[in-house]
Amino acid sequence: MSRKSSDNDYNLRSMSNLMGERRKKVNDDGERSLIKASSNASINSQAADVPREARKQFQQDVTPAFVYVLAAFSALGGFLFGYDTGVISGAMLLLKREMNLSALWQEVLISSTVATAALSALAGGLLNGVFGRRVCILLASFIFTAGGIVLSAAPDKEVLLVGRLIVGLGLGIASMTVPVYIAETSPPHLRGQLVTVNTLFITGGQFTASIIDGAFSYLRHDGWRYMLGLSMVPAVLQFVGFLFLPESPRWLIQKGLTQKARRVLSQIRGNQNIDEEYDSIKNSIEEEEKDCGGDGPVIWRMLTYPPTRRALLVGCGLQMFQQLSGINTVMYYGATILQMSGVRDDKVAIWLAGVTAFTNFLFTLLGVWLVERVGRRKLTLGSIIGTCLSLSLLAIGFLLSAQHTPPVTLHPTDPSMVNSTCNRHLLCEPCMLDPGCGFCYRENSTALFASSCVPVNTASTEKAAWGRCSNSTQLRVHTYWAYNYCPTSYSWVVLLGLVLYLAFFAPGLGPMPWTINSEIYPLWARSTGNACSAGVNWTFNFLVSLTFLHVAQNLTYYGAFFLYSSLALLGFFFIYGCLPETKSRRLEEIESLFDNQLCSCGATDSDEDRQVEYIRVKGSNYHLSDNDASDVD
Ligand SMILES: O[C@H]1[C@H](O)[C@@H](O)[C@H](O)[C@@H](O)[C@H]1O
Repeated sequence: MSRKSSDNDYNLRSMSNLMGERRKKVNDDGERSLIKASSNASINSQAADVPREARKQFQQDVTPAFVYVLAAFSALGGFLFGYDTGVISGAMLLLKREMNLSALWQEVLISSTVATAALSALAGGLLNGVFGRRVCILLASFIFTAGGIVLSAAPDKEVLLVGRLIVGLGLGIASMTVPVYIAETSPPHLRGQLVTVNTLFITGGQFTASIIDGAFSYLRHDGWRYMLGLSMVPAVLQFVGFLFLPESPRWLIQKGLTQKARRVLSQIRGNQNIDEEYDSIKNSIEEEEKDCGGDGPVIWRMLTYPPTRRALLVGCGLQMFQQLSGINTVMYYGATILQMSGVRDDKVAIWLAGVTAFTNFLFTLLGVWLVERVGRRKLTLGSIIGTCLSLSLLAIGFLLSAQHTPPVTLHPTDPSMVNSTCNRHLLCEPCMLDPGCGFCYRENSTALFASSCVPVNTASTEKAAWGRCSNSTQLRVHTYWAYNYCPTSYSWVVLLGLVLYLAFFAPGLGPMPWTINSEIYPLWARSTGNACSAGVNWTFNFLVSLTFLHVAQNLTYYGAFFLYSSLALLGFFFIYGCLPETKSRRLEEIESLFDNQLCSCGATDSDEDRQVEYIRVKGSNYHLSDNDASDVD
């Protein structure tokens, strides 16, 4: 971006006037102050004199468009994360028919990717440290492309599995590298927002996947090839883009490639003076080398050095609680949950699941807007408490449905019933919780009648093994088959709970674990710290999504959601006690936030409201620290 000379620049004299005035404390007159250092209450009235236009211009000059280009191309990694995890549920509907997949194969195809991602995120830490962020992003997009080719051309389920494993490898590497790369290239005042954009791309990928699933579900033959193969488009785009994009300057400095690092810094900081940032990165690397001392693998040094040990605990804890609050039960089983709540039609449930994904995307956008305004800590706390309450509402919806569950009024006899547990159930609820049974009933405009609990057809859960409900849906008139759910008039409570859940989860608990992890570790520990926390995220994702249906069967649906709600409450206390505010601090400053004992972070964070702003002195960028004017004279 070109350097604008100018009316809008401040000269040294006006700047030192401004700084002299800074000591006078006056009330905030509503105008944003140029310098807000120790608290919101101490505001410099002189700031009001600075023309709004000039400040706007300055903000634009501070951030060259190139930074946004970098963030957007990197966040394609987030898009692929969302797309590849989201697309499989719709693809599975077609695949299971075309390839005759058993329930076990379906589970393996879905969860193998998540499990591989957990392992490759851990390996990604090593790759990041050795080869750099750029090479890792190139590698991940190459792997995504290869995975897309294998999946779309797969002749059988074994090759499909290979494709899903390849995609998992890419997911792990991309999920840990992209937030780090964006954090390291962004200016501090935009870092939170730009890293959060990555999660916006994740949820955007999930939403796009649900649309593509919906659209191609009409193409009964080979529709899944398009669904799975389309991920190649963003992957190739990212690969080509990254051939031209630079390495992170922080990684370059760490590797001693100082000239290159200076060049990249000038490129991403536009017309600003990069000396201060360069020196600060260099000094902190030198200090870190002294401080963290010791030999041995990085993870060992992290665990034996208290500040990084605490940061790692906070980072991994955040990722664990994000997953324990059950987001992926909603993302992967959205359609099933909606059916459980009584939405009868398959297609309606699939499109409603798309609405869920859209809500997640929309409210992540709110997170991007809020992150630099309210800060990470408040945003995460507000989000997790709302998540906890809406999970309880979801549970209450299921509880009401269970309490008003319809009775079984007919007990048909059939030789095949002899060994079945279905004829023992007297109510719909236990019948529905029994994986071998379904509820068959008739309904007129006012009531439900002639209901029975009968075995499910082993080849397709869409019909009963025998009797009135064993015909395909079209042949049944006023006779319905409910597998996995009971007819209820409380679906609306579940739906409301679901929407509220996403509205609270998406702006905070969804993106903040990724954003915060990208900034809490010192440079020497950053790749390893992110690798571990991303590994924890994928591991808990795997555990929660794999166990959801079993947990629901054993604890009932309301029990399962009360469980996730209690885990979210635990997460609230953890975050309240342990998460410091990192907003607006330079990456090099953040380590000191973990100097104190763990779980006193909230209390020690006295200057949480601190905001760092920059003013321009004849084209140079000055960071106005608390020990002020003298450094500029
Ligand atoms: O932050 C993301 C996001 O919230 C996604 O919707 C979810 O599927 C991921 O597991 C999570 O890590």
